[in-house]
Amino acid sequence: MAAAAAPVCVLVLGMAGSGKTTFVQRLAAHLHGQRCPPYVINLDPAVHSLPFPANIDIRDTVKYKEVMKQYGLGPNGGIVTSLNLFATRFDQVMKFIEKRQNASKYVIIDTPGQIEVFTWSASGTIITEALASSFPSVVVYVMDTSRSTNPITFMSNMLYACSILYKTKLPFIVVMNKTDIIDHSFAVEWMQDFETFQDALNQETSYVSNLTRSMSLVLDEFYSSLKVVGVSAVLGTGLDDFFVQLSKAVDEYEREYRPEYERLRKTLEKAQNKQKRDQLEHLWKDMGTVCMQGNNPLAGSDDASAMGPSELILTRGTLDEEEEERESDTDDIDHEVTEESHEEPAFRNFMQETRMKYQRRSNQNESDPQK
Ligand SMILES: Nc1nc2c(ncn2[C@@H]2O[C@H](COP(=O)(O)OP(=O)(O)OP(=O)(O)O)[C@@H](O)[C@H]2O)c(=O)[nH]1
Repeated sequence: MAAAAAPVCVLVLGMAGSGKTTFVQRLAAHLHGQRCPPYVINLDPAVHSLPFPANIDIRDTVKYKEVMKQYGLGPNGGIVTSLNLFATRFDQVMKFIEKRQNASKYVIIDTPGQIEVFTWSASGTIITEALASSFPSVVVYVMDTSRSTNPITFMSNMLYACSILYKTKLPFIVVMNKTDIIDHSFAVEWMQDFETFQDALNQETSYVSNLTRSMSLVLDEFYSSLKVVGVSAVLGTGLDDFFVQLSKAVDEYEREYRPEYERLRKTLEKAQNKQKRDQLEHLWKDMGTVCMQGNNPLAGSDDASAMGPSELILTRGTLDEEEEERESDTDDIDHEVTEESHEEPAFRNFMQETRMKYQRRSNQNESDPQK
């Protein structure tokens, strides 16, 4: 059977009120309509009600209001701490996603309204890196187009997008949402044509416009490789274009990001193995004198001649995941059969030993009838 392709993780970020949740809802509905149900995860502990069914909801694990009370925190501190607590269990979320990879082609993740809670927190980094090191992952930055018609506001929004790109180091799509209110073509023009943006800026007289002018030069390179899509999450327009951009972003992940993550994973594995080997070497040195004196408990066995104790322990300690799963996965084992199969030889041995004991005793009695 061919291995299932890993699901694509879509991390939806954006300023509060930009329409992230509505976009996730629309995306999920679209995929359900295509008979390709996504796996949806809500990471916003403070959301009042979700307009879509979530497969994993942070609110089921962490009670945000309780966290606030218990730790004496305000709303933002409560969200950060809830997300931190959830991040400590994220390995379990990863296992759920892995189990669902045959059933879902996409994993969609909605993040807290306060964008900095995710993008500038340790838990956000842990979650993003955990996902990106195992699955093709793409960051989707949702922005409110209708509130970006001012060139300075637009520039601030783009600077934020740029900072997230550099922070997450993942393929990036800007979703210009709410195009039912205003078409996003003005923003695309500003990004493609420096002069047009300068003209718009000339209308501004504040000192900030000078800074913005310089900044726009810096952002030119960021714009040149940026994937931008105009969407109305409320109407559901622009989604086909979004999926075209998503597929390009996944290609980009495979081409540029996966090799980097593989390299990082290998470096980490190598460092961990070295640390393990060093510890075992240390242990081996401690045990060395005992074994030199001929007290090696493994002496004489075939296995012992093939490898020393450190290798034996190493082999045990570096079981690959599949083997480990096989060893630890006891759900499928028929316990009755297993216990019987253990009991049967044990009982046979016991009978044999008893018989031999009687035999020895009767032999002794025969040879020495006085006893
Ligand atoms: N006109 C219009 N309104 C939208 C669109 N998308 C979202 N909205 C509205 O924008 C408001 C905010 O939408 P949400 O989806 O809650 O935004 P959010 O980014 O998840 O907000 P937080 O929960 O604060 O993070 C709601 O009133 C939505 O109905 C859109 O495409 N067009």
